[in-house]
Formats: sequence, structure tokens, C-alpha cells
Amino acid sequence: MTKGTQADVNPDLKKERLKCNFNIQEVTFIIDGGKDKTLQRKKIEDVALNIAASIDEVPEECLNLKERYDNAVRKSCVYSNIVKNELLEITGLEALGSPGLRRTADAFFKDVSPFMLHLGMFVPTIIGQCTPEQQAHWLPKALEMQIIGAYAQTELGHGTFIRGLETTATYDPATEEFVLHSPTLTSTKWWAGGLGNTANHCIVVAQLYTKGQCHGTHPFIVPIRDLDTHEPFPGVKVGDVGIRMGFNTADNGFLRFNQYRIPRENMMMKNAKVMKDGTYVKVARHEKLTYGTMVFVRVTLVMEAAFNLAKAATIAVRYSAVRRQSQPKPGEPEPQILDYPTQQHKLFICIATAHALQLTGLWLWRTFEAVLADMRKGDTDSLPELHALSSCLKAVSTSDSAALIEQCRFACGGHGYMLSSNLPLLYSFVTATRTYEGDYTVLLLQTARFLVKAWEQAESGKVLTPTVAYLACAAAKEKVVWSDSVDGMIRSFQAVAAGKIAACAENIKRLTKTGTSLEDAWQLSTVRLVAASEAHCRAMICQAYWHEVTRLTASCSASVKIVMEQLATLYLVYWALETTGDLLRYSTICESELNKLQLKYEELLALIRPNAVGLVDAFDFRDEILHSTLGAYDGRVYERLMEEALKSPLNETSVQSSFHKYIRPLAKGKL
Ligand SMILES: CC/C=C\C/C=C\C/C=C\C/C=C\C/C=C\C/C=C\C=C\C(=O)SCCNC(=O)CCNC(=O)[C@H](O)C(C)(C)COP(=O)(O)OP(=O)(O)OC[C@H]1O[C@@H](n2cnc3c(N)ncnc32)[C@H](O)[C@@H]1OP(=O)(O)O
Ligand SMILES: Cc1cc2nc3c(=O)[nH]c(=O)nc-3n(C[C@H](O)[C@H](O)[C@H](O)COP(=O)(O)OP(=O)(O)OC[C@H]3O[C@@H](n4cnc5c(N)ncnc54)[C@H](O)[C@@H]3O)c2cc1C
Repeated sequence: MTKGTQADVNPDLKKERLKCNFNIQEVTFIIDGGKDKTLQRKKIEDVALNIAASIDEVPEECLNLKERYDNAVRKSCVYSNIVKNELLEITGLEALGSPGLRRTADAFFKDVSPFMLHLGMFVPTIIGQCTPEQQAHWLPKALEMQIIGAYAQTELGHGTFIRGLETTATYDPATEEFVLHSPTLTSTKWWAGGLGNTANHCIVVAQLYTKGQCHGTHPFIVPIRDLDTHEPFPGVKVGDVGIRMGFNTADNGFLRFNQYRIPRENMMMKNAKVMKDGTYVKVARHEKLTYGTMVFVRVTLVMEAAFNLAKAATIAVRYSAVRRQSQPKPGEPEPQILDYPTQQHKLFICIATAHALQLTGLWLWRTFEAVLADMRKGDTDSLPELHALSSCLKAVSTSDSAALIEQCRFACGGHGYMLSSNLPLLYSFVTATRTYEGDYTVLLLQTARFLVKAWEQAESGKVLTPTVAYLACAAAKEKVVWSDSVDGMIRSFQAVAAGKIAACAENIKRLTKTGTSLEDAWQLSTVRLVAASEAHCRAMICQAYWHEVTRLTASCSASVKIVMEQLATLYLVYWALETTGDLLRYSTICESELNKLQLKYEELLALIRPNAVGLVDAFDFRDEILHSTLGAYDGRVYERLMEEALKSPLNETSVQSSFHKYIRPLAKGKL
């Protein structure tokens, strides 16, 4: 946070900060995952942001496409040197996934670094899919930036359906090489970040053929450009996919192979090997371990969703404290828009959701680490549950985050539409997360597979894994008794999820009994399955969020415990009100209880109101990271809007050349 002197701060924001009745730093520690994490993050920010402050002479958005890309590469090189020489020194390799690194990256790039996928997927895939010997070869080069990599899985014709990928890698035992080939237009690799112009290496997911047999998709490390000249190698055709809604500095690319050869050792061989003679050897115990990088990234995307939403909430809440509009009481001054309950309704759920996703994301990360530890011992039993968990949480968190960031933009009125508010860019960046790394619907359907199986196990009295244990109680199929206590609301959300899952299972059973194939019965139930999966995910977020708040505030000051619990309760009540139809169907809630719930919601808005600015201050974003005229710590909104407007290239001269060329001749009838 760039606090400046108190004299510079907008008086309304100053008053808001005096109203705040809890210790902001304690909340920051909770959100970061502990005091040590906060201190480490701040240390990283202090190192990196000194340099970031002067990194852009002209605002990114005023450059043309090519200039923006070149500028992003320049900044990426500066930034990766800082990462390599200074930040990794602070925390070791762990820094790659640290919040400090994520945050400081945003100070350098308003959009996205073309190196993001190198650190975000290329390096993690080397760690997850290579043997120790392969890691020893590739990892130091990647970390030293001697090579830059991308992750090319998606093709023009297929993204979701990985088994349908068309690129082939055919083993030739005579030369001990794989021959990579793109047999059709639709087999062209498409979308990989960093691939278009930046990367010289690429992880390519291709159908593996050896001894005339196809063994399904496997990952390969493929050199695509000469390290000195950067020219693509013969047999490689690579380029940019064209202008996108966002991600325009991410360098998303396409890639085609024409009988292109790589050494046998470039197959990533942790989970499967091809021997010199072409014999295929499966090493992994679980069929889907080659999908490991996707699971890893889905897990990280939950906290990524929280992070971006927290930024938008900070911008919109600070702006709403500064902005005054309308005159609800004649003769009185215009109120701060934050005083309108409708504005509170738009914004406090954003703060609460950012907390819910961050705390759930930290819990998911710990679960991921535990599953990874089991897998290192050869035990893959908990992988299906992790896949189900990470799939639905990735889907719901990214979808909620995108929708609420857009809500924050609406909450800022016209000024929210300015690029300088940073809300449009944030939205275009986050809305992509709903699609990449697994589309929303597709991932919810993956979780649904797990849920239907779990329901069948519950019905037959089998022991259930922790995240679906609630289904055992629901097998009685009676409406749950409604209570507006926190536990009561969570039980009701679980009853809704269980009821929906049961209805799906019954529908599938009914259809198959009357002669429909299982595949068709599944398809005919998918609208309900997605809804069931979403309800399960919501119940899980509510439970994890409340559990974490209780655990983490046990040793906090009373005021912090109160404000954290108010927010968590708001989240639960909000979702109860959003899903009243479901509650009426699966719980005993009635009209009077719904009215009581609405009142409780409105009371919570009023209780949170004095702490709203304190709560977003607790996200602890420095101005260099927020990049927003509306959201800076000092609240000098109007001054900043004017300063940014004056930087527009259209203000460089008072008369544009187009006036003399077109408008004047038009007026004189000479055009
Ligand atoms: C200088 C540096 C600057 C900055 C850097 C700083 C910071 C950056 C840090 C952070 C930034 C944040 C993020 C960065 C990361 C990425 C950003 C952008 C890029 C995105 C990249 C991509 O999108 S890569 C491509 C991703 N693609 C997908 O996700 C495809 C989705 N499809 C699938 O996953 C699968 O095809 C499918 C799951 C839908 C179906 O698979 P299929 O093989 O057909 O399986 P099924 O037949 O459906 O199921 C069979 C059983 O297998 C089980 N299953 C499926 N998947 C898994 C799995 N992953 N794990 C375990 N089990 C799995 C499934 O449940 C079935 O089980 P049953 O028991 O039911 O049979
Ligand atoms: C900004 C961005 C960056 C990306 N970066 C990378 C990258 O670095 N590397 C990489 O390999 N890929 C990358 N991707 C690709 C991304 O992973 C895919 O776009 C994503 O997995 C969705 O696949 P698709 O595009 O094939 O969509 P499709 O699967 O064609 O989806 C289209 C529609 O069909 C529906 N649908 C599809 N299958 C089913 C089904 N079985 N049941 C019901 N509905 C279905 C979907 O819900 C969706 O509504 C990126 C994409 C974006 C947008």
C-alpha cells in the first residue's frame, strides 16, 4: 500500500479508516496464511516494486499491439532477473508459487507476461512429469531462463477432449527418435501462452505410437526454435493466434509439425517410458497421472480467483467511500454511495467471497500437498477425490470471481468503464479462467461422476470419503429441518446438494431401466448433474470457509473474530437467499423464516458497513499492484482520472490531423 502522507488522503477515506474497529493487520495475516507469509510477501514486494515503479514510460494501453508485446518481453526480462537473482534467494524454489511473486508480477504487467506460462506450467510440468534425471537436465536451464517454454496441449479442433487430440509422436527405433506430426489443420496446437513468438521450447501433448500401437496422449519436451537465432527449426511452423479479448501480451500461439524429430529422451518419462527398442512401459499406478499439471493449476486457480476479486473489491469499495451521489433526504449533503444498502449488497458479497475463496483455496492447497505426499509413496487412492474437488472448486471460484468483478465495475458507474480503473482489464483476464484449464460445465460434470458414484455408495451403506461424507445422512431422503444457525444453514446446503445428486442418480436409473443406454441416460441428466455439482461445491465452500474462520480466529482479538464471522455469515445468508427455491424443496424453510433471513442479511450489511474500508485495506494491495485511478489508498480519484486522461495520445495536440484531412473538407463539401 502506498500510504503517502495523511494530508494527501481523501477526507472521506480518512474518516472511514477512523471508524474501523478491528486490527487490520491481524486480518491480513489470516488472508496471507500466517504472519510469516505476510512478512515474506512484503519483503518480496519491497525488492521488486522499487524497480516496477519506473518500468513503464507510456501506459501499456496506449501502445499498439506489437509495441505492447515488445514492452511486455522487456519487462519480463527485467522481472525474471529479479525473480532469479533476488526473490528465489528469499524463499528458494517455493517462491515460484508464493503470493509475493504473484502480486509483484501484477506491478510489472497490467495484462499478462509472455513468460507466465513458462513459470506457471512449463516448469511445474518438468517437476511433475519428468524422471529425476530428466529434471536434473531441464530444470536448471528453465530456472536460469536459458530456455523458455510453453505448454501446448489444446489444438484447433480439440481443447476439452484430450483423448481426441490428433498430434502424433511416432517412435522410430532405428534412430531412437520420436517423429512429431500434425496430420490435419485441426491438429494444429492452438492457444498455448508464450508460444507465438517467445518460447524456444514447448511441452507438446501428443498421441504416442510405438510398435504400431497407440498408447494415448503423453507429454514431450520439444525444442522449437534455435537458441541463438530464434528461427523456428525446419519442420516447425509457429505463430500468434490473433487478437484476443484479453491476454494480448501473453503471446498465445499456434504450432504445427511436419515429420519433426526429437530424441527419445525428450518424452517426459515419470509416468510411462518408451525403451530404446520401442517397448512401452507404464510406470504410473493411475491412468490419469499425465493430467497432473492441470490438477495443479486448477488448485492454484482457486486462490487466483480470490486474489483478483480482492483487487476489484478494494477498488470498488474505496471508490464508493469517496464517491457522493444523489440526495435521498432533501437539503442534506449527497451521501457516500457506500451508504446505499444496494451498493453494500453489490460489494460486501465481493469481500466475503474473496475471503471464502482464499481460505478454501489454502485448505485445498494443503489437501493437494497431502495427496501428493501419498502419491510419492505410491498410494493414489485419494486422487479421484482431489480431482473431483479441484474440478468443481476451479469451476465455481473462477465463475464467481468473474461475475463479481463485473459487478464491482457496475458498482463504479461510468468511471468503472475507464481502463484506468483497471476493472475492465481485470475482468477480461479473469473471465478467461472460467474457460482455460478446463471449461466450467465440463469440470462440473467431472465432479458429478464422482458424486453419483458416492451416492450409490451411500445408498449401499459404504464408508464415504470426507468431502462427500454428508451424503450418508441424506440417504434417509427426508427434508432437513431448517435453522438459520451457521451449522443449520450448512446442513441445509448439504441437503440441497444431496437431494439434487439423488435426483440425478434416480433419473439415470429410471432411464436405463426403460432401455436407454447409460451414456444417453447420463447426457439426458447433464443439466441436473451440473446443478447438483454446483450445489455440492457451494456447500463445500460454505463448510470450509466457516471451519477455517473458526479455526483461524480462535487466537485472534475479539473484534477480528466478530468481523470475520460477520462476513462468513453474510456469505451463507446471501447464498441461502439466492437459492430459496432449492431450500423450499429440500428443507423445511417457510415464508416467515425467509423473511427473517432477509432481515438478518440487511442487518449484516449495516454491521459490516463501518468496517468496509478497513476490510479492503486488510487485503494489503500496494497501489503499484492495483493500477487503479479509483482504488488507490489515498482516494484521490478525480485528480488521478484527470492525470490519466491527460496521458492519452489524443491529448498530445489540440487539433488532430484528421480534422484537416477529413472534417474540414467535409464541412466545405470538398470530400
Ligand atoms: C516472468 C514471470 C511472470 C509472471 C509469472 C508469475 C506468476 C504467475 C502465477 C500464476 C498465474 C496463474 C495461473 C497460470 C496458469 C495458467 C494460465 C493460462 C493458461 C491455461 C492453460 C491451459 O488451459 S492448458 C490446457 C488445459 N486443458 C484442459 O483443462 C482440458 C480439460 N479436459 C480434461 O481435463 C479431460 O479431457 C477431461 C477430464 C474432461 C476428460 O478426460 P478423459 O480422459 O476423457 O476422461 P473421462 O473419460 O472423462 O474420465 C475417465 C476417468 O478419469 C478421471 N479423471 C479425469 N481427469 C482426471 C484427473 N485430472 N485426475 C484424476 N482423474 C481424472 C475421471 O474422473 C474418470 O474417473 P471415473 O472413475 O469416473 O471413470
Ligand atoms: C486465455 C486462454 C489461454 C489458454 N492457454 C492455453 C495454454 O497455455 N495451453 C493449452 O494447451 N491450452 C490453453 N488454452 C485452451 C483452453 O484450455 C481451452 O480453451 C479449454 O480447455 C476449453 O476447451 P475448448 O476451447 O476446446 O472448448 P470446447 O470444449 O469446444 O467448449 C465449447 C463449449 O462446449 C461445451 N462442451 C464441451 N465438451 C462438453 C461435454 N463433454 N459436455 C458438455 N458440454 C461440453 C463447453 O461447456 C463449452 O460451452 C487457453 C485458453 C484461453 C482462453
